[in-house]
Parts: sequence; structure tokens; C-alpha cells
Amino acid sequence: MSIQYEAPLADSYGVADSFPKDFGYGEEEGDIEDNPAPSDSKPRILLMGLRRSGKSSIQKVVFHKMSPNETLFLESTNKIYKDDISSSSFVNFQIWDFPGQVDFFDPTFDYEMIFRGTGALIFVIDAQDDYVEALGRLHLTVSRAYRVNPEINFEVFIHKVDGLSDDHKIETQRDIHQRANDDLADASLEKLHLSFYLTSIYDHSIFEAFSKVVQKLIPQLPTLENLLNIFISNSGIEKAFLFDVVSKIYIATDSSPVDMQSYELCCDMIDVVIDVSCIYGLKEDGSGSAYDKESMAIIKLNNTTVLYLKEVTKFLALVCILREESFERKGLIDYNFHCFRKAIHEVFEVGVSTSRTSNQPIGTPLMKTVALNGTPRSTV
Ligand SMILES: Nc1nc2c(ncn2[C@@H]2O[C@H](COP(=O)(O)OP(=O)(O)OP(=O)(O)O)[C@@H](O)[C@H]2O)c(=O)[nH]1
Repeated sequence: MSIQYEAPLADSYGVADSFPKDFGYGEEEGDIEDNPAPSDSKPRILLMGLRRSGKSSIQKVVFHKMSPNETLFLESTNKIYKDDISSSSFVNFQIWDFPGQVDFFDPTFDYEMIFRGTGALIFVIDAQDDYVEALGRLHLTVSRAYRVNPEINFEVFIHKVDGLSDDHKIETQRDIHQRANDDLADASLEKLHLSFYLTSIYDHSIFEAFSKVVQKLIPQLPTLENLLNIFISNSGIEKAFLFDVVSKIYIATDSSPVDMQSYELCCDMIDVVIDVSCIYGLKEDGSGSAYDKESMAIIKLNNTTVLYLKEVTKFLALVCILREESFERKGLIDYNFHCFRKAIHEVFEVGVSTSRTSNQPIGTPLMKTVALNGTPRSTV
């Protein structure tokens, strides 16, 4: 279905949380399909941290559309919970949610095997709590993991910052950064790089942080960025994001800086489109899908900004922000989008014959040789 929706006011719609879990359209020839490897061999993102730091909440909010308030009722995780999200998302990986206290000395816990197949290790620290113990745990965890697999990306989420003032946030980040790196220096592990993010499930920061974590694991990222740069510069567009629709993680954007407001606006647009589509786009018997090849939306805001969304693949949507003047050349934008979409499909091989191995980094499709230096064959 296609939606042409004009909103007179930028903030005249609320953020919808009734996003369906599975709205992908059926398998069709030519779609970028995944070809699942045995689930245990998929690249992993590990979520680790002390008890009640917020690991399960992050996973539920980002990938299962749980509303933040519902996480208050989550029970403590007692064993490793493996979540395979590849059936509903472009991002083809498993998230392993660990119970708070992992005992590395427990002989039944084969941490070497776990770390060997890991792409990213996210360590969650509760910023509202005393974090001294968490820092000790962080050090123990990352140093062990690094010795087994130095290729892992180590990401530290300084979490629950919604309860902190702006000054306090900055100070907490500085302090955690300093202490964690001092501990690494004392252990002669200066080469181990930690990335820090301030996160909360009560705003978009958790989606932003997860986007960055996932982007590091997508080998085609430079190509995608290049394609987006070409597309926006030839179309008079200010900012463009390539979104994984189900999780609202952006897997790539053009190289201009990302400001949080633009990202939030684009996330909200996805919610609006999917919600309207779910309510009015499905057939009477409930069949059909809320997101398909025809999905597109244009929202004009009252500040001469236009939001433009279009389907790229079964899981991906392009969401752009542009000025009203530029939108007068809609024909050109549509044509360029057509070329862009084609190029994206060329970058990612149609996956039916694709077989993934555990050595292959995250990213559903494989790189195709036609896209050299990120330049598509069809000039946008
Ligand atoms: N204020 C605030 N609370 C949060 C946030 N994220 C999670 N929480 C709360 O933190 C509590 C613990 O969350 P869980 O997700 O169960 O924590 P966990 O790390 O999975 O805990 P274990 O399973 O025991 O290891 C819940 O009450 C959540 O609602 C956040 O960003 N801000």
C-alpha cells in the first residue's frame, strides 16, 4: 500500500508503540533473503553486565517493541537467553542475554567457545547505581574476551541515564571512561579499545547506540555510505538514513553529522507509517502486510521540511529529510531513488545461494563484486 500523508504540525502525532512484531512481506523471488546458517553459528552480540543493569530491557525494547514501562515487570534472567532476530530484521545475528553474574571459573561455562564467535560485546553499566563493582566486572570480562578473540568490538553502555542531569551524565561518562582505561593500562591492555555510549530505554539513545554497534559489524558500510552520499547530493536532500524497519536501527547514513532530533523524527515517521498501514492497509480478514514493496510516505511539516520514506528491501527503508523547495523536483528524486534502490540490491547478492559461515561478519547479504569503491553502475 502507499500512504500520502500530510501532517500540518511537526509534533502533531504521538510516537506509536503498537508496532507489530512481524510485518515483513512474504518471500518473493528477487528479495534480499537470508539463508540462515545453523543458529549457533550466527555471529553474536553479547549483552553482559551486573544483575538488574538493564540488559533484558534493552533487548526487549529494541528488538521486540516492548514499551519501556513494561520492562519494570521483567524477571531476572537465570540462564543465557539466545535471541535470533534474523527472521524479522536485516541484521542477521543472535543476541545473547547473559544472566547478571557469569562465573568465568565455572567449568560448565565454555567462555572460549562463546567469545570466539562473537562480533560485539556490549557491557551494560547502571549509571544510577554505584558502578565500582560493575567496573571490576567489566575489566574481568573484556580482558578475558580479548585474550580469546581480539577482534571483538567492546562497547560499554552507560545505561539508565534518564535519571541523571546533563552535567551528571557527562561527569559519569568521564569518570567511567577514565577508570576503565586506567584498569586496562595497569593490565598492559592498552590496545583493547572500549567505546562508550550514554543510553536509556526511555528515549532514542538506546536505538542510536545499537545502530552504531551494528554498523561496525556491517562490512558493506562504506559502500552504503557512499551510495547515500551520491543519492543525497544529486537530489537536494539534507539527510538520509537507511533503516532496519523492525528495530529502527539505522544501518547507514550519509557522511554529514547525525543530530539526534533528525534521527528521532525519522524513527517517528516509521512508527506512523507502520501504524497507519496496520490499521488501514491490511485486508479485512487481517491478511496482507503493513510493509511491502509499495510502502512509501511523504510528510510535510510546518517548518518547510519534508520527510520522505520509501521501501528499499523487505527489511530496509530509506528515510530522508529535505526542504520543500527541493521537493519540487520530486520526479528527479524518485528517479534517483530508483537508481539507488537498484544499486543497493546489486551491493547485496540475492541470498538464496548465499551460505553464511561463522567466520563471516554480520550483515545479511554478501558483497557483490559489481560495486567497486561503493560506486553503483547506474549513475544517480
Ligand atoms: N530508569 C531506567 N530504568 C531502566 C532502564 N533500562 C532498564 N531499566 C529497569 O531496570 C530494571 C532491570 O532491568 P532488566 O532488564 O531486568 O535487567 P537485567 O540486566 O536483564 O537483569 P538480570 O536479568 O537480573 O541480569 C527493570 O526494572 C527495568 O525497568 C533505563 O534505561 N532507565
